[in-house]
Formats: sequence, structure tokens, C-alpha cells
Amino acid sequence: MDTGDDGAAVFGCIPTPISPTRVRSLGLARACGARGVDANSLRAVCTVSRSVELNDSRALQTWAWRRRYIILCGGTLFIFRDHDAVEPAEAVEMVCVSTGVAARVSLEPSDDGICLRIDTPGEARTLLLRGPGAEEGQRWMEALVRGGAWPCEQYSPSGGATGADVVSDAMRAHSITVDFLTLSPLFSAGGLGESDDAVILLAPAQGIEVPSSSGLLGLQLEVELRQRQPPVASTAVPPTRPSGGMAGFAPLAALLAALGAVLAALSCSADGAATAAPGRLPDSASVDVASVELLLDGLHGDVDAIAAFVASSGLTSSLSLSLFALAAVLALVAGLSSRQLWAHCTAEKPLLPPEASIPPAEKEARVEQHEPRVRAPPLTPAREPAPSLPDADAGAVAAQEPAEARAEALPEGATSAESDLVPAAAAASAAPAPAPAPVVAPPATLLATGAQALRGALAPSGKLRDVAALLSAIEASLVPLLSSFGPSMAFAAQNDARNVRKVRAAASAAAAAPDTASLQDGVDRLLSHEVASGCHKPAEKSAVLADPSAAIGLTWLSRSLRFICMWMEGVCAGGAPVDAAAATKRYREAMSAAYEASLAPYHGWLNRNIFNGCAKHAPGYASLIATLAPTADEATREALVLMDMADFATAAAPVADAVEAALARAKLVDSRRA
Ligand SMILES: CCCCCCCCCCCCC/C=C/[C@@H](O)[C@H](CO[C@@H]1O[C@H](CO)[C@@H](O)[C@H](O)[C@H]1O)NC(=O)CCCCCCCCCCCCCCCCC
Repeated sequence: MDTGDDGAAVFGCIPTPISPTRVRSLGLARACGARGVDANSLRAVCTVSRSVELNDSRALQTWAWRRRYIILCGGTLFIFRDHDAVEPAEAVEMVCVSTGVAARVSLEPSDDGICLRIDTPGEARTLLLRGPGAEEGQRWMEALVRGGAWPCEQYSPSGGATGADVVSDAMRAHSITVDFLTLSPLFSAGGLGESDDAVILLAPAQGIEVPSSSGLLGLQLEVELRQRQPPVASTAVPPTRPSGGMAGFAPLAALLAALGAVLAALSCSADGAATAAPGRLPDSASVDVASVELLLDGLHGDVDAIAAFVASSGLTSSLSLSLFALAAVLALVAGLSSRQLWAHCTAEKPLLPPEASIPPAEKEARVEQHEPRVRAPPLTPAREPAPSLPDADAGAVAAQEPAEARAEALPEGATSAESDLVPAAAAASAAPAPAPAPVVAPPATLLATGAQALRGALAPSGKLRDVAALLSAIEASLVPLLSSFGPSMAFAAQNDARNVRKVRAAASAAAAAPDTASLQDGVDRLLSHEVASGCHKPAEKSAVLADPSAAIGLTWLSRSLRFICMWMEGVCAGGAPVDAAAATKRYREAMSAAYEASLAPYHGWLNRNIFNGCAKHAPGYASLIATLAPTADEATREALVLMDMADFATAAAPVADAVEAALARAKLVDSRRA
């Protein structure tokens, strides 16, 4: 293996036989689920360097490249200090579970070639991995993107930056904060066994002690994660688990229960009974161990547990998510360290394979729904910062709703706010909703598909067809569009999906009632049924809507649609932007204008900060174009997307108009902030 001037290993096959310690790392890699890794396929590692604290006493010149072993498993970079490390010194997530923000990766010029730049979630930190050749670098990029990172365009702060500029910019722009370890989504869909993306990189360690700035927290909460399903009989060595028993739960459980009660109480007192979810709001007594287990499983990245917790908490979505976000921080404070993450990562079997908890029918739907995974787009020049909205609060905690939150298949005994509907509806809403229509990404853009679906919601007269057609149109347009942006948009996608479920559940409830309003009836009839039921307080200007209900679901779906429609109209106005800077400016301004017009009047502090937090880390214009037309030809992609964007907006506006008009006719316009 050739080495650089400071002995830094550079990428390339290792011609020399692998030393025993490397075989050990091979074992680690295999334990991590990497397949097809053998002695000859090991790659020399690039090196990991760190941007130094801005106020760090060391001057630039003392800053050096350091060498580490890096193993990428799924969405987690495990960084080892040397050959013999049994556990990683650090675990860096490509997607922060508690905020949903994804790391950003790009290939940059470096002081001796190119390097991989990773801006960890929340921009807390920049890692530069030196040395990959272009091909290796692209491979790394793709593996990191498959792990949930966002591919970004090359970072060129001053145009034509040199490697040294990139390095010094990385240092100036990003200092290491106490970036506590986020919990690894080790049990995300597919589990570790499929992490054939593991990229194994080894380098002779130099033994340089790197001050641990990863904020490994001292507190050790002995936590034992128990499988909720009966253990699968297996000859495999049981996964190594941190010691401790359920007793370790006690303080955390009590704290979470208290948090749940406080948040629930705050929600009721702040907004009066109106926003109190008709479902049971758990108090400290009723946040039982099962919920805490779900929560803790979720904190270990089991998105299904997160979903089940959110759905079963009985809290409203933003409350349960903020409780979850708080719990995530608590769990981190409790010190679930990379050691514990690694123990999970190398466990023979994921503690809680998500598949075990998904009914087969839904699993198929998911596979269909997720087959057209958007591949990492090729790199394009000129990286732009993501647009930010006014008074963006970078510190906003955006509790990340999992990409596949499920309310239908709730764990037994759990309740969902929806199950407080009329019994017939409860059965309808608790029973697995029909699997969403499989989304097949169109050859051109998701926007074209979405526009076509939205047109299906309207009769030739321009009026809304029945409720079923409206819901199908939204499920085939909004949800896949938002889902195509990966984890950072999952929360928004689930927000819309949940509202579709609310409307569907209400329509099913109505069908059980004598006046036969149902999915096959128009929106007016469904809203009239709800007004007659007395669940809302109709008013000309500020009605108070029951939640869950068809009216509240339709209200927020129309707002979501309106926001996207206005944003697209703003981006398309004036034709193709003259250059990347103009495109970014227009993209940012249009988002801000659309938000202020369509959502800001109805967002309280929490939602505004969730929105700003997500928007701040959203992909830039170029990434957006690439994501919306992943298979289109590079030369025509932007024009195609802008054309389809205009088409989508043209199709979406009358749908939003029709829903808003129906709510106005029923005197169910709710202008309160959520
Ligand atoms: C390229 C992508 C860039 C995206 C940048 C914007 C990021 C937005 C992220 C969304 C954050 C969601 C914030 C808040 C969500 C909800 O809390 C809020 C209120 O929820 C409602 O609460 C009620 C009371 O509790 C409850 O009863 C109801 O059920 C519940 O829904 N919901 C909303 O504010 C609704 C709108 C959500 C935001 C949708 C924005 C989606 C932006 C992505 C657009 C990507 C599509 C391409 C656009 C291209 C344009 C050039």
C-alpha cells in the first residue's frame, strides 16, 4: 500500500498480505454485516481529520490529518482508533434520529488530491476524509447516501477553491461542538444483515490520541432492550448486550412518564380543551412500561417502535414527537455510548428486526412503495446553502417522524387518538388500512405523476369528486413527493399521511351512521355529517375543530398542498433561472413567501421551529432538481422539472381551492395556531 508524505494511507488495493490484526478488523466488518469483504478487497483507508475548535489554541499548521479505521454500516460511520480496537471511538450517524436531519456529503479538493467532506447532522461538525480517488470517492458517496446522507455539490466557497481553502474553510465555518452521539438507526428497515454497503477502510494507525470531542457522555444507564416478540430460536450466539436489567428503566420511565403528563397537560392548558385530542391523554400512571419499551426501542433506531410509540401515546402528533425528541436527548444524557451502539451493530441479529413487527401485507406494500429508491444524483457544480426562513432557529429540535409511521397495526393494548372515533370507525381505523397504492416513480418526474393524480380528484366541472378520489389523489401526489426527499422530509410526509388517515377514518365512521355519508360521498356531505354530530364548533371565521376529524385532516392537507403549490409557482415564475445563484435566491425567496402565506399564520412556536429546522437543512435547488428527476438527462433535467413543477402547481391549486371552499361552506375554517 502506498502512503502519502505523512504516512497517510491513501486509497488503493493493498498488495501486501493482510496482517492478523487486519483479519480481526475483517471479522468486525463481517460482524457488521459487510458482505463480499475479503483480505484482498480491503481498501487502504483515507484518513480522518477534524476541523478544530475555532477557539482552539492550536494554530492551523498544527492541525494534522489523523488516521483511523472507518467502517460504514448502513447509516453509521464507526471510527476506530487502531487495528485492535474492539469498539469504535465514535459513531457518526448519517441521519440524526432525534431531528431527522441528514448529514451532507460531497467530494472536495483537498491539500493533496480530493477528500470526502461530511457535514454531520445539524452542521455540528465537519469530517474530511482524505485520499479517495475519484472512483473510490464516488463509491463512498453512494454508500453514505444509501446510509441516509444527502449528496451535496462541491463546496467551493470562493469559486475554484484550492484544497487548502477547503480545509481552512471547513475549520473556520465549522467548529466541533459537543456533538453527542445520536442513536444509531441500527434497526432501520432492512436491518444490518443487508448492509452490503459497508465500506471497509483500514489504515495503519499512528496512535495519535485524538481529543474525544464526540461528547461520549459519562452517565451509564444500564439498559437492557428486550425483544417484544418471543425470542426466535436460533443457534446464533446471542447478541452481546449491555448488562443491566429492567431496573435500569425505572428512572427513565418515571421521567418520561412525567414528561408525557406535563406535555399533555401543557397542550390542554395552552389551547384549552379544543386541541385536547379526544383520545386518552396518558398521564404518568398510564405511560406504562410497554410505551417506555417502545420509546426506548425507538431510541435505538427502531423506526417502527417510534411510530408505534407516537401512535400509541394518545398524544397529538407534535406533542408525542416532542416528547420523543426530549426522550431522545434524555437517553443520550443517560449516555448510550458508541460502545453500546457498536454492541448492537455487531450483534448477530438486530435486537428488534423491524420486519418482525410488520404484517406481511404491509411489508409488501412498503417494498412496492419503496422500490423506486431515488439514487444518489451525479455531482453537479456549485453547492448552495439550503434556503432558510425568517428567524430560522438552527437549534430547533425537529422531532423526526419515522418514514413509515404506522397507526394501523398498533401494538396490542395501545390506543391511538383515532380509536376514539365512533366504534365502527375505530374498527376501520385500527384495522390495517388498505396498503397504499404502490408508488412507481415515473420515468420523468414525480411531479408529473402527482399532477395527473391531483387532476383525478376533480370532476370536469372543477368540483371535487368524492372523498375517496381526493384521498387517493393526495396519497399519489403529496406523500410520494415528500417521501422522495428522504428522512429530512419524512416528518412532513407522515404528517400528510396521517391527515389522510384521519379523513378516511372519519368517512368510515360516517358510513356507520344513518345518514350514510361515506368515502363515496362528496366532501360537503362528510363535513355536514360531522357538523351534525356536534363534534366541531362551527364559526364564520374561527371554528374550533375536533381532532381527529375529517375537517381537521382536510384543513391541514389543504394547507400542505397550498404551501407546495405556492412554492412551486414562485420557483417557476420568470422561467429558468439564469444561473445557480439566481436559482437559489428564487428558491429561497419562494419558500419563504409560500410559508408566510400558507402555513405561518397557523403555526405556533413549536411548528415554526420544526419547519425552520427542517427547511434550514433541506436540500438546495440543484439537489431538489436532481431528486425530482433522478433519471432524466442532465442537460434537460432542470427545464423538465420546472415544466412539471408548473404543471403540478396548476393541478394542485384548484384542489386546495375546492377543499378550502368546502370547509368555508360548512363554517369549519379553523384559524387557530397549532
Ligand atoms: C426540497 C424540500 C425542501 C423542504 C423545505 C421545507 C421543509 C418543511 C418540513 C416540514 C416540517 C413540518 C412542520 C410542521 C408539521 C405539522 O406539525 C403541522 C401541523 O400538523 C397538524 O397539527 C394539527 C394539530 O395538532 C393536527 O390535527 C394535524 O393532523 C396535523 O397535520 N403541519 C403543517 O404545517 C402542514 C404542512 C407541513 C409542511 C409541508 C411542507 C413540505 C415541503 C416539502 C416540499 C417538497 C416538494 C417539492 C417542492 C419544490 C418546490 C420548489
